[in-house]
Amino acid sequence: MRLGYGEDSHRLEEGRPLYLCGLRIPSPVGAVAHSDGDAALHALTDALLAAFGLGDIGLHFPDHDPRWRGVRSEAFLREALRWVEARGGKLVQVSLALTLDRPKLSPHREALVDNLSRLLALPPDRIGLTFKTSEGLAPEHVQARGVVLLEG
Ligand SMILES: Nc1ccn([C@@H]2O[C@H](COP(=O)(O)O)[C@@H](O)[C@H]2O)c(=O)n1
Ligand SMILES: C[C@@]1(CO)OP(=O)(O)OP(=O)(O)OC[C@H]1O
Repeated sequence: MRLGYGEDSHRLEEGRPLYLCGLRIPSPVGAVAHSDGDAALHALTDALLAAFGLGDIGLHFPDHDPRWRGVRSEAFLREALRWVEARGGKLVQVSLALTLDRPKLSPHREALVDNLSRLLALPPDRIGLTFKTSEGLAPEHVQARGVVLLEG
């Protein structure tokens, strides 16, 4: 068995798109980032890499490389999955916590879980998704923290 932990955060700004778990969420604020700023997928990518001692997302996809500018973060996740699978890893469970004050994510829970299920090839009951506010401590901020469990 292998365990990986990952986290990511991005500053939120008015008028930018908000991507989480691979979906665009209707929101007045979105992430400031080099890619699409999907903190959830960045945290999962880092967790997968960590499980096999493969460094982190910035090592493989540096934020000064124009190839990754504006890229949808599914691309990073798919690569990390490919690398761990090539080393005999099989993802069996994911737990992910997203902290942001706005917008409310609970109306999007089913769509977010379904999309993670598709991206990770995991049944929905193996995907834990938790939403938290910062209680006003970090209102212009999105944070994702996640753990992955793999066989192999
Ligand atoms: N962006 C968010 C943040 C939270 N929720 C839901 O609200 C509940 C209360 O959040 P607290 O941080 O005050 O514990 C939480 O359990 C989430 O279900 C949300 O939908 N969207
Ligand atoms: C994903 C990358 C690459 O586009 O940039 P950002 O979108 O800014 O995101 P970050 O979480 O800082 O991760 C590392 C990067 O190298």
